[in-house]
Amino acid sequence: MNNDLKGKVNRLGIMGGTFDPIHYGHLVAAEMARAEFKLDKVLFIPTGTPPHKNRKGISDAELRFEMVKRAIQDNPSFDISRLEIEREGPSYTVETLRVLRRMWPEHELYFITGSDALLEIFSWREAEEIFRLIEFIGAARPGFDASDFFLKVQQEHPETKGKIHYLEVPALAISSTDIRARVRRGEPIRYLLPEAVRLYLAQHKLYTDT
Ligand SMILES: Nc1ncnc2c1ncn2[C@@H]1O[C@H](COP(=O)(O)OP(=O)(O)OP(=O)(O)O)[C@@H](O)[C@H]1O
Ligand SMILES: O=C(O)c1ccc[n+]([C@@H]2O[C@H](COP(=O)([O-])O)[C@@H](O)[C@H]2O)c1
Repeated sequence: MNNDLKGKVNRLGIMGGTFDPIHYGHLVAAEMARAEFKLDKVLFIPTGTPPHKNRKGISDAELRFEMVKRAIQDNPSFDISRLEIEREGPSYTVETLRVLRRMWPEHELYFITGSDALLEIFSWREAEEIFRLIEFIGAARPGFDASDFFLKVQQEHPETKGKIHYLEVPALAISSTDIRARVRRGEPIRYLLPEAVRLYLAQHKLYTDT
């Protein structure tokens, strides 16, 4: 990651995720957010230890990082950060955002999530503080209807006023869970994720027994 984005970048998207593995659902959400919100860059931040995922056997952070690196390599507007994988303990977003805010106090920051993650946002550590640090772009994800959430959120959580933006994206019912299950069952995953990622996870024999 280039820490010195000053001058070149004013509007920055943050795409946090476990990315085990990264797939086209993530990439389409990031690219549509970039275009719709005129972001100069989208920074992918793979989690070190995901705060809310209890699943055993999450792949090694370095392997997940390498998959993201390969997935974004041909997009000059996408970048990747080691911030969370180098930090000890659960990767709380509020801590990451404090670091990013210190680095870029004047930038307009947007955290990009799918609607499933957005629906859980008030269970995140220091959610109120998060809304002081960043705005959210919530990308529609099949199976997670957030229309009620968008209707009520500003009344129930006034600190979010004007800070959660809805983003319609081409619906892709792709999940990392489904990709892992397909690999385990020996079913195809081609076209669900970039070919470079598919080759990398096959080479490292990921998900064959998880
Ligand atoms: N198909 C999708 N469409 C829109 N957003 C998505 C999609 N898949 C994931 N996201 C969003 O990307 C972010 C990172 O997701 P994550 O890495 O947990 O992927 P996942 O497919 O949900 O993984 P898993 O199935 O292991 O829970 C989250 O904000 C999530 O909501
Ligand atoms: O900070 C928290 O409490 C928190 C709780 C759940 C999820 N998050 C963040 O939300 C992003 C998507 O999470 P996930 O579990 O869907 O990969 C990722 O950047 C996580 O670190 C953050």
